[in-house]
Amino acid sequence: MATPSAWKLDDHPKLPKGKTIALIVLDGWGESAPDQYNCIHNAPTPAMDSLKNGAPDTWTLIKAHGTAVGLPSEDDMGNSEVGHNALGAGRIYAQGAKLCDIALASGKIFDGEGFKYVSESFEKNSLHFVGLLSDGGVHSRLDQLLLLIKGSAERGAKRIRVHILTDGRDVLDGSSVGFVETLEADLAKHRENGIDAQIASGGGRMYVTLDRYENDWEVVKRGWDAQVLGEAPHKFKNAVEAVKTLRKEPGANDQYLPPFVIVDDAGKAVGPIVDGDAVVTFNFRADRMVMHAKALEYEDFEKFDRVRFPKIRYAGMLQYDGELKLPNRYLVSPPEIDRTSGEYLVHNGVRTFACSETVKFGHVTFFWNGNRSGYFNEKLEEYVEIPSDSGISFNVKPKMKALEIGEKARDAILSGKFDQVRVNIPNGDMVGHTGDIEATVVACEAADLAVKMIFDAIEQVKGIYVVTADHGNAEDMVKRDKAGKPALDKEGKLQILTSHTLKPVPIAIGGPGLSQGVRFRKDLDTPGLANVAATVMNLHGFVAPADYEPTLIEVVE
Ligand SMILES: O=C(O)[C@H](O)COP(=O)(O)O
Ligand SMILES: [Mn+2]
Ligand SMILES: [Mn+2]
Repeated sequence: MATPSAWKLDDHPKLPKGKTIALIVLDGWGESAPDQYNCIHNAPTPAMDSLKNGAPDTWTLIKAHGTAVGLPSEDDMGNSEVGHNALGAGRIYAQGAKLCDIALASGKIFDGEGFKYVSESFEKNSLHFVGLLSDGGVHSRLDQLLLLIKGSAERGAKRIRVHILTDGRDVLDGSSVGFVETLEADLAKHRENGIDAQIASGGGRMYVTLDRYENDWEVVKRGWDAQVLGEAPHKFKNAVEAVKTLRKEPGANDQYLPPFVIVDDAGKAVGPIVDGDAVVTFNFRADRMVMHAKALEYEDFEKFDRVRFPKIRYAGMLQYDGELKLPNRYLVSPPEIDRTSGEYLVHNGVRTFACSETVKFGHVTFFWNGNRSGYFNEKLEEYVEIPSDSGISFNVKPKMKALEIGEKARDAILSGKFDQVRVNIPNGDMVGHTGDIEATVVACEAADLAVKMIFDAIEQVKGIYVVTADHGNAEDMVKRDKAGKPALDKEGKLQILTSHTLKPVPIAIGGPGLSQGVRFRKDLDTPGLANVAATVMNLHGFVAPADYEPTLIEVVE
């Protein structure tokens, strides 16, 4: 914990204090070649387009994936959690994916308190794994699950049940079948070794279990019914058959598969979670696990009728909320992100407003503040959440709440009550994930209109804007071969990309309040999202702490 005096930031030698700064994060807005699969290019986005004229001095590109945001490798696309962590913290932290890799490689994960706790159930009860089944690396990874299963089997687990959530969002739609086959083959090997290991239930991630920020508890309930009660509208003898069959329904896709349970010859669910069992949720990322974790852990719980609340030994792959200590037990300690820019600025009197709609609200608050919920100082901060639509896929309403976010930001700017007005505009990302190209174009247009609204307000108060993004998504909606051409599948069909990308993201600065001579430096090797915090601190008139990644700007006479 820093002492009060340690929070004091030095004055910037050249830049003044007191400017209103709009800090806009366009979720899922990368920079890519202009072609028909680049929805940002194909949408009318005059506000964002005009910024490019300022290149290289006031518009440039920064890295938003791989090691620049603390992920294991350069093949890892960026995501909201690591992106907003880097943006807000100004430093690069080894993130959940990497911390789990390290703990699994050394085997330390199996020596920790969390694993010891769940292993007390191995002798007499089942060990359940619940999580997202893919190699997307955003929330979880299949290879990590297989290592957990192996390690548990070697350490005495006799009865293992896996509750899978199919992806199609961080990976190609349709890839679920292959992942289930891989898991099935692995479990079959364990069965040969005398371990009773099976998939017990499943469903698509967006329809079963993995909701976030309390947008729709029904999603979590569907998962509960299948995983804990062993009840679901669809019953199958094995999971490969389940996924293949459910995918044949018109309009079906991996993200939204209905819940199913695996049953034995007598029609009985093979793996409901019961008293005495152990449960490990193998997602390392927090946002989509918190609601499920509450259902598993909280004695008092009113979000839906759990029917049965089994007494289990539960551990998360990570602790998903450090404030709530949720879950209480976990296998790997999450990154300890401290001294974020938000906390510093509040200590230095910067009054802050943050806003997004529900599906991204935690991104611009919780993730931004180093995975910390709530205010640092409620007198100086106001966070506003606009309720998202729920129960729909966002291609149905691609404008989402962009204009409402724009309006709230505008009002906050014009109120004169805030020095920093920070928003996340979700459209490019949330609609990009649906793979619906036409809707994503509409989404990008709406995001740009919100940006324009904020620019106009900044113009009026003679403020400064900083616009950037957390990672790519809408700028490329098709899978590509090594040469960058759209890749076709075995049947010659285009493969629509629902996931994020490895592309860089734009960052632009401007507005009447931007001091003369401020421009982007050209001497930084590969600047990334973590360089933004120091930049924003400078624009507020402060020098960033010495251990922050360097600022992106310089002031030339
Ligand atoms: O959770 C999701 O929606 C995706 O897996 C990642 O998207 P995000 O990182 O932009 O939230
Ligand atoms: Mn994002
Ligand atoms: Mn996303």
